[in-house]
Amino acid sequence: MSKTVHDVDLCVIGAGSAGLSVAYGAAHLGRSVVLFERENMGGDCLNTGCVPSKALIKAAKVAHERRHGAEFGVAPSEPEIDFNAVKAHIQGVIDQIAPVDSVERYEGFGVTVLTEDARFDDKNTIVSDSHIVRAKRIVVAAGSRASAPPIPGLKDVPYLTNETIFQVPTLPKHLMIIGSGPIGLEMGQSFRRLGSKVTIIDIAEPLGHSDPDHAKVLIDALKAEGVNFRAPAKTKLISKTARTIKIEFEDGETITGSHLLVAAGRSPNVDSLALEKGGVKYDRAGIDTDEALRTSNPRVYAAGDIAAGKGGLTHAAGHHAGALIKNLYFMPPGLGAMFAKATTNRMPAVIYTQPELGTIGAGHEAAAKTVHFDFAENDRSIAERDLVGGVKLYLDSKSKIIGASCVGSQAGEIINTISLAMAGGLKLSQITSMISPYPTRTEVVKRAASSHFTAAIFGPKAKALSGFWTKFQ
Ligand SMILES: Cc1cc2nc3c(=O)[nH]c(=O)nc-3n(C[C@H](O)[C@H](O)[C@H](O)COP(=O)(O)OP(=O)(O)OC[C@H]3O[C@@H](n4cnc5c(N)ncnc54)[C@H](O)[C@@H]3O)c2cc1C
Ligand SMILES: NC(=O)c1ccc[n+]([C@@H]2O[C@H](COP(=O)([O-])OP(=O)(O)OC[C@H]3O[C@@H](n4cnc5c(N)ncnc54)[C@H](O)[C@@H]3O)[C@@H](O)[C@H]2O)c1
Repeated sequence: MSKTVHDVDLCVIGAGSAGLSVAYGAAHLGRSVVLFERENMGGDCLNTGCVPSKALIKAAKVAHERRHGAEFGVAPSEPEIDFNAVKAHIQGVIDQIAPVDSVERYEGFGVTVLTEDARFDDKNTIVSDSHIVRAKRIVVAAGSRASAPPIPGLKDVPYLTNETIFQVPTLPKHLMIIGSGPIGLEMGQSFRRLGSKVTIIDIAEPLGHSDPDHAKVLIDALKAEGVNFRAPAKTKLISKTARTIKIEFEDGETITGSHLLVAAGRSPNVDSLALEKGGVKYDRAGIDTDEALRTSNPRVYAAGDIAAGKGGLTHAAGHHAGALIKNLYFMPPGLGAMFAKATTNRMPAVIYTQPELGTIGAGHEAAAKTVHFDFAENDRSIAERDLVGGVKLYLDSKSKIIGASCVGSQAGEIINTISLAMAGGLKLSQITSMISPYPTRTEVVKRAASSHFTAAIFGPKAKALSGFWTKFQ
């Protein structure tokens, strides 16, 4: 069969968060763009990641709230879970967003969308079963998939990943989860709230890289809801019995469950791209890139999860796309790494459990000073009987915010405010001049910033000064 040949400005491989945004930007600048997608438009985020997981979290929250009305005078009741209806809700949410990422919409922008598996043929040519694309520039945005840790027996048992968990036929009786990262924690709490027994297993301390106080708040909250943790624990063998999956630990203990979800990190989709033919260097962590996402082939860039050490989040993929558009179309050659960097020291991340854990920038270990404020002293939190957690702002030696952590309800929204402050390079004093509507949970940011000045404002010098001036009034 003869192949259709395309000569274009830009070829993008992968229509996930990164690839779609790059294709959108280039097409809107009038460039000729071919976009390859071999599975689902929207990639991981829309189909098997952020969107279905957040829809599941909402269903689980509704169930949880039914059980916990008593303190508000609302009679609690045990909810009846129609798991098929929960899945229909999740699919309905995906379906509602899908047109935004669809082939039709992108073709409407002038993008040529080819729904085939793409690979390099040479340094500036991408091929698929029925197309040959010669492109001036190529962006590889082929994403990642759940990695399978090298646990003896794992490959011989049926296990779920983020690609299959949202279609599991019945509500798991006992869901065992390997990995206590964002996926393990979000899924663990959700399935527990929907009625599954849940055990989360991790080789390391859960949230070991987070602020220890905030990590404890989140893990304790999940434990209080009945989520079991086996962590840190070394798994010796996983095997299948007639109806269950059995996990044996190095310490001799054993657990059995009806289902196993593997959420132990991601592997970049580098295997089928023939990257060697494209002169693109990569390893198990993904494609090597410089700060402007340029690979070892100067015509080729990588974005999103496949860019080693730079991806992992939808908004990181979006940030990459923005930097790439700037670099490819608005920069003199070679200056991108200086003026269109895709790396940043203020990337936020949120785990959407309840309480949420939001972080941005540097962690607690890098702080010269930390200021904090707890929800226990926030009137809105008191009114809603939702007191756990608080915010910490990490400061450098000049009292500049270098990072933050917030744990509690709406931590993700609160981190947005800190993200804006960091993007604008705001000083702590400028944050204190923000007028925060009362009563809101975000007030904790202003209160934490204000606490930095408490000693100065109400200290002996301030008292003496105010005493002096009042003599003249
Ligand atoms: C359960 C879960 C929940 C998540 N929740 C959040 C969240 O709440 N917030 C957040 O920021 N991030 C979240 N993430 C992470 C987020 O989904 C990813 O970081 C993001 O989707 C990565 O986008 P991407 O474009 O790099 O890759 P992908 O979305 O994986 O897109 C890559 C696309 O390339 C296609 N492709 C691959 N190889 C080829 C080829 N050879 N030819 C043609 N097409 C190809 C794939 O089919 C895929 O559609 C979550 C992830 C998971 C798994
Ligand atoms: N809310 C969000 O933003 C969100 C939600 C879900 C996923 N994501 C993203 O998706 C990606 C994947 O998330 P994830 O939770 O799978 O990965 P992760 O890498 O964050 O966590 C994986 C966990 O698995 C553990 N692990 C690794 N090997 C193990 C083994 N052999 N036995 C037991 N435990 C083992 C690790 O110690 C780690 O705690 C991340 O990039 C994450 O940022 C983001």
